[in-house]
Amino acid sequence: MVTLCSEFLSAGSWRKLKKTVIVKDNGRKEKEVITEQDLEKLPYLKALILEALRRHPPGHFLLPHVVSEDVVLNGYLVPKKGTINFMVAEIGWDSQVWEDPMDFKPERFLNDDCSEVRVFDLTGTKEIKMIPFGAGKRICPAYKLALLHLEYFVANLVCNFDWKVPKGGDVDLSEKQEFTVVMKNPLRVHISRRTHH
Ligand code: HEM
Repeated sequence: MVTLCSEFLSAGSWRKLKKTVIVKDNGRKEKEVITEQDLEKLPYLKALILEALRRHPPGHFLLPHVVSEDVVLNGYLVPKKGTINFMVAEIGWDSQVWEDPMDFKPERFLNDDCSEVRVFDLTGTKEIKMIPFGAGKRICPAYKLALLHLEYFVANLVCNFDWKVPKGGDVDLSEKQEFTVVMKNPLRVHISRRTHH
């Protein structure tokens, strides 16, 4: 399964995608770009972004919310005007909801032959399994824009560059809290331009 899925990200499939070519006035090919239509053909990419938002949400908390009236939740009284912080990361790591929650497995968002992303309610309208963008009326208003940009960003970085971990190096996904959550040990890799023919 993993091999099959990783095929979707292999250099070959990226090359096939690079169809849109920007041609300069003098007729010379300037650069090739990945279009929004191309992203539709990359279910593994979408699954990878969702898994990254589940396992490493940029915000471990939503903006603080305030209770408008007294409410009893699981036997606990939350008084009117009480501040509530939603633990975004913990929600996405719940072992009652996710199998092997601490493992990074984009396949969990794909159907069995990895050809499509399973229908997933990221907005928490029907059920809440992860809330990287919040839920309800204060949900991040830019969540669709953010998802699209994450896909573009990763697609272009992988499509245009070859990424290699240097000998003796390692990719450490430990986190640290800054304005958002960032890598504790920044990524150290050799990148080189992919050659497309
Ligand atoms: C990966 C990228 C992003 C993530 C994970 C994210 C996540 C969030 C979260 C968790 C909230 C709080 C929701 C709540 O308290 O219920 C929020 C609110 C908000 N976000 Fe985002 N966001 C992202 C990108 C963006 C971008 C690109 C913009 C603007 C272009 C944006 C604009 C806003 C605004 C204006 C709010 C406040 C909404 C309100 O309070 O009604 N976000 N975002």
